Amino acid sequence: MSAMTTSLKETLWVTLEDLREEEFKQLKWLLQQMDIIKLEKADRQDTVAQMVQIYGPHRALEVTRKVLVKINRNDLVQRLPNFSSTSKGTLQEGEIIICPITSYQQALQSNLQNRFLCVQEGLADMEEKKLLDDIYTELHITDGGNMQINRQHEVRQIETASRRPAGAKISVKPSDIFKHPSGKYRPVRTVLTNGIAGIGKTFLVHKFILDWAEGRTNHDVHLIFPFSFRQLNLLKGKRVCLAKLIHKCIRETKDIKEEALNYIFTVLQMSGNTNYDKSKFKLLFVLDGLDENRLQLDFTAKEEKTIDVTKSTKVEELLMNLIMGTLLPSSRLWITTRPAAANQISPEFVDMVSEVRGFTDPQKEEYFSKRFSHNEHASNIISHIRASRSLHIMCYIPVFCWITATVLEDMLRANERVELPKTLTEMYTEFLAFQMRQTKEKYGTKKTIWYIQSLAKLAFYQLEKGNIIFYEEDLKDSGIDLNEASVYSGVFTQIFKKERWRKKDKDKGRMFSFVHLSIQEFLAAFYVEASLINSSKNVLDESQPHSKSLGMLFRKTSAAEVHRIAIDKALESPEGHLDLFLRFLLGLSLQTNKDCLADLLKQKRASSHSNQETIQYIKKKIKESPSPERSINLFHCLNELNDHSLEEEIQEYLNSGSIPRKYLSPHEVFDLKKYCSSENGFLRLLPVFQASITYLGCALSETSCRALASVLTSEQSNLKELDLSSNEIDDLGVTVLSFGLEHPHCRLESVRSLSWMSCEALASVLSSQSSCLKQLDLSNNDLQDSGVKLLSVGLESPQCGLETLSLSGCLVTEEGCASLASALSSNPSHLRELDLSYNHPGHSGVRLLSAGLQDPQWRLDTFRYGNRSGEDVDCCLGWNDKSWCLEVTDDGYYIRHNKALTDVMLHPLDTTRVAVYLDWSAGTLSFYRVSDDTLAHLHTFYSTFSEPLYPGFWIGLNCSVTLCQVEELSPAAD
Ligand SMILES: Nc1ncnc2c1ncn2[C@@H]1O[C@H](COP(=O)(O)OP(=O)(O)OP(=O)(O)O)[C@@H](O)[C@H]1O
Repeated sequence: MSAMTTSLKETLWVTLEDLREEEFKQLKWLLQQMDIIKLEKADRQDTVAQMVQIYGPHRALEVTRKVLVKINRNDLVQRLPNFSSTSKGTLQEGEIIICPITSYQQALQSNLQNRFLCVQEGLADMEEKKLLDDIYTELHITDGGNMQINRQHEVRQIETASRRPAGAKISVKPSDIFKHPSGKYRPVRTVLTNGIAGIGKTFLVHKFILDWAEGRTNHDVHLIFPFSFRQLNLLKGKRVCLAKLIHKCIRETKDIKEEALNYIFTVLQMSGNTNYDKSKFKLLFVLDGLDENRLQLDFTAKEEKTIDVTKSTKVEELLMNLIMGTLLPSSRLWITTRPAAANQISPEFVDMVSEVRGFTDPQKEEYFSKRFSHNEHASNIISHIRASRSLHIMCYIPVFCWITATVLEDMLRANERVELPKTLTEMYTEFLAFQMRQTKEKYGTKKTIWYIQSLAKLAFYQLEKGNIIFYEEDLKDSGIDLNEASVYSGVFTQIFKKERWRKKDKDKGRMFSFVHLSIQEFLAAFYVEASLINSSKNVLDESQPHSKSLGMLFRKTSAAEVHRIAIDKALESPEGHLDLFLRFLLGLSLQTNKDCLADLLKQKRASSHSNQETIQYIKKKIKESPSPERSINLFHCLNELNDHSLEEEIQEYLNSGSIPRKYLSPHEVFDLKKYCSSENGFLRLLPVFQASITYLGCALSETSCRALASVLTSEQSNLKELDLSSNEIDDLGVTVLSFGLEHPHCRLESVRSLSWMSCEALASVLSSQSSCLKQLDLSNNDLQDSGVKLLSVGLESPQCGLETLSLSGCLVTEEGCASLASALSSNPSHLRELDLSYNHPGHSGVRLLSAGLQDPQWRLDTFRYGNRSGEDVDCCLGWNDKSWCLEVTDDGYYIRHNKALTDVMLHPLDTTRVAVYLDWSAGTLSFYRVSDDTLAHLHTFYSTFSEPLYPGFWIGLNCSVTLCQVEELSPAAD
């Protein structure tokens, strides 16, 4: 502490010593009104210390002067030194000038606006920068998402995610990321946003900040501090105070002096307030990319150490205290992460979890429409993507949309009639070829080839080690000249990016990564293929140490052998980390793809023989029945190899069913239940279905769905009706089945209950050109409004010819009705009958749709709503003010009364046992979770009951309920 500060403190102390007790109390009271200082128990020394800590010496003096005037002790004011007269207006040591928080807010907003206004996609040139608002497409974000470790391959996760029902979770608007999904007020401090690589988390954060900086949303927030773990990693082990850390990582805060930040933090820290909404200064800390964290954050250390926010502290400790809420408990925290890393933070420090789920189908199309000013290009690309299932699925990932857009735009520009890539490998190959063309223009062919080969080497060896972020030494190992790294990142921005960091930290270790894991996997596969073709080397074998005989050493490696090793390795990986790599490797063995990369691969005559060996090997592996995920990937591999023989074989196998076709008349309605009880039986009998299938009460595996889809797609198929109500079909099954439904050979006219998971897939079926679907019955599924919204996308498609839609008992409210009404007004000529009975359309919903009956443009002539007696009554449990309901689902407990839904925020255990206690006269109804004979309180309703209360059960599809004998249970310790 400076001598000046010390002497000023003494002066203040001596001055306060002259106050009478009553006066001193008044002074403390006045100080507390000015700022949130806890002074109740403070003596005169403490008071001075606190004032100097918060205000700095000079302002503390000014504040004392003001307060003394207020308590009529002008005599003491005279004794105080007058700095402004001595300093002649210049700032003295230790002096700070604290401006109103709004002026800091404005400065930060302006700087952050400059930073996030533009995004640099594609080539590094400045002119390529686009406005974030111009390219940003809304993402599908939901509440919830699980906090458990997910080691599945990221791309496989998105394939699953894309098929997950959107209706199961509540959509979250980006600006509402801190609002509780129930719509009710709950203080929220920390939000964790999950999402796989490239799904748009960072983009979302940038958009959120830009919207705030431009004053569009979240006006209450005073200051936002956007950190990324990439930057924080470089300060590993360093000691700094929080304000310094902010200045180091976020240069846009330069206009807020360290002292001012310290003042803000101290005021907050000393206030003891933990509620953001009541905070004097509303701060938001963003920590983007937890998955990239290399700092040691150990939350298990139990002892709590309070840290002084103005003192130098280890970066790790600052972060941990911020996350745990011991530092600045009233500020907000937004952490983003890929799912695999989410578990680094214990759920106890997280108030809400949300999940970025990429683009929905309409959002995908919006992305491409925004991206291409040329309308025709946009619609060409959209219809191309719709036609290819795997491209369509992958486009849920924004980064993949971007790759697709880059490739297809280039191809369409070059030749409008060109054949567009259909498989993943074709798309990525074109992407690499596009990169090469761009680079060759600047650096010539030789250098470009060298760059790509080095990057591919790096990609392969790092993938083998499971690394997605690399350091300088990793680059050196792959022969990449560090001085040229900027060239790589400049030229290969799209493939390879140098992480953003301040110039003055240039000497510190830089980090690199590929813009998306799939690009690393593609380049890794390319490296294996290039090593084989150009140097007859099997790099996959290098990692397996075994002694080779001399003969083996000189034997030429065959492609089939390389493929076999890759297939085995991929099958051995329990989490499927090499699945996509394998798909690319096999795809790259096709001559068409090799031709596309002619500059990089020596040209040899195609050997169809070697691929035949690989195909046989894959089929053999499929027959050995690996896990469903592995089998599906092997199917994808066959697709990459352009081999469809297995599908044909399956068809033949099915055609040899035990009941010959001739025994069934083509119009027979086939109730499978009568003929077979097992799934195997179902599979054997499938080919004989000629007119209609009714199959009740059984879980259909993905294999059955695949087989069923093959029947639907067969040219001879005459199947007109499919009734799968009461069948449990997993999301993969639904996808496979919808593929069949979209096929041009499919003649199905009526489908019943494809399960609630399929809205998105069904919408795609309804909008497919070949669909003959006239009747769709989805009654008694938990579609909810979000499902209906998805379905409405199909209904409004000009291709849709649906005549009857039954959505009875699907939990549809006004919102769902509005989507239906809007879809039907844009395409009113097909639907004749709509059943919305046993829903909650409300008066506005009923009015909207009934209006269609009168409208001459609409074909609708029958509209059912209300319950059987025709009344529109909210009769479901919890949907009215006469019932109080606990909903037990796989992902949690929810309370519903009078429609309002509240998340209990208690994670479900394996047990689904609950206890219900009613005290009718006291007006309480309590629910408890029961596990190991202990009770955990879930919720208590308080009401005045005027009528008897009866238990009621709402039982989901394929669920059951058992009433247990009441035992003596003890409440859980917590
Ligand atoms: N909402 C969006 N609108 C338009 N493009 C987007 C959007 N979100 C993402 N993208 C595209 O996808 C790319 C990757 O997105 P982003 O970096 O936000 O992903 P991420 O989830 O943070 O991935 P990672 O976990 O790998 O860091 C962006 O550079 C951009 O091209």
